[in-house]
Amino acid sequence: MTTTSPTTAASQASAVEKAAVLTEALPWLKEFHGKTIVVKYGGNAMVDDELKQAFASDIVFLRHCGVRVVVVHGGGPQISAMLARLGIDSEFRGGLRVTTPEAMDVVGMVLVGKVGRELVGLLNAHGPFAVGMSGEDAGLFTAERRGAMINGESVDIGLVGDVVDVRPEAVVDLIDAGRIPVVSTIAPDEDGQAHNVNADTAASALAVALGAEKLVVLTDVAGLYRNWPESEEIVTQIDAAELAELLPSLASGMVPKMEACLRAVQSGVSRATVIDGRVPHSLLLEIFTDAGSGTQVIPS
Ligand SMILES: Nc1ncnc2c1ncn2[C@@H]1O[C@H](COP(=O)(O)OP(=O)(O)O)[C@@H](O)[C@H]1O
Ligand SMILES: CC(=O)N[C@@H](CCC(=O)OP(=O)(O)O)C(=O)O
Repeated sequence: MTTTSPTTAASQASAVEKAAVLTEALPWLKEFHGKTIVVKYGGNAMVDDELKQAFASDIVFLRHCGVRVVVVHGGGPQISAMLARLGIDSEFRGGLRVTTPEAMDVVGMVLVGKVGRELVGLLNAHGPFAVGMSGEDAGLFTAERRGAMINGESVDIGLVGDVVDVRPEAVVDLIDAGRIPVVSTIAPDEDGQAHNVNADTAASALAVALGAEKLVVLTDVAGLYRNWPESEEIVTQIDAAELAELLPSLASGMVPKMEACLRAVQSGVSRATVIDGRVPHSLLLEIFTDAGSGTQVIPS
């Protein structure tokens, strides 16, 4: 059976536009094919089912383009909601959750048992790619208890850890097998005590250990605002030295996030970018178009 459709100037123009988008992707496909990209998906960017599905399809798209992609997820708002349901108090200091042993149980249940599983399910709707793991699996992360910096002083915030050692072999094995590792950021210390690790911090440590080309952080703002919350001005690019200077003046969630980007580029990752996860397919736009978005951190 033969089918026909009228060729109009409008349909031709639209075809040219589509082809331009595809050809624009070519240099980026060449650049990132075979390279590792760590994508941190913040709990605040998991706004609704449609956005989460768009995120999952972007990750699978990257994988089919030959990118060695790893997902590290957060879940701060989801943890807060569960703690509230259970009547457990929770507060943040210096952008980090004060984590009692009771809260730690909930953090583990929500990150590993709920948010991680949901992402694995969304990715696996596209094929048998995603494998969930936490910092406790195959010795991936070792944590050391850390405090929060408040007015220049370190304050104890309970079972909160910094990643001091990464054994990325299990993640590498999965990527080599064509899988997509989905990492929840619970990490044991040397005695096996589980710690709550901020997901930006963990993503950065993993990106460094994997020798990743790029760290992309999806959050719920358009990037780093220069004078938060007074101005609408986004910092589009900043180098490590400038960022180190700016860091002490930053507030709340941006502190661990920008600290993580800084550590990544200071330790060999070429670029760390904070983008708006509320924009559908912002990840694809960031990686495969010239436009770029959000805030890009580069080495000094
Ligand atoms: N300078 C800044 N620029 C942008 N956002 C900022 C800034 N300072 C603080 N923030 C806050 O940081 C939040 C992002 O961090 P966080 O809530 O931890 O997100 P995520 O769940 O994505 O990790 C923003 O929603 C905003 O409220
Ligand atoms: C120590 C600490 O603050 N841990 C975070 C871990 C989750 C996280 O980082 O989630 P987002 O990326 O969504 O912020 C927390 O308990 O909320």
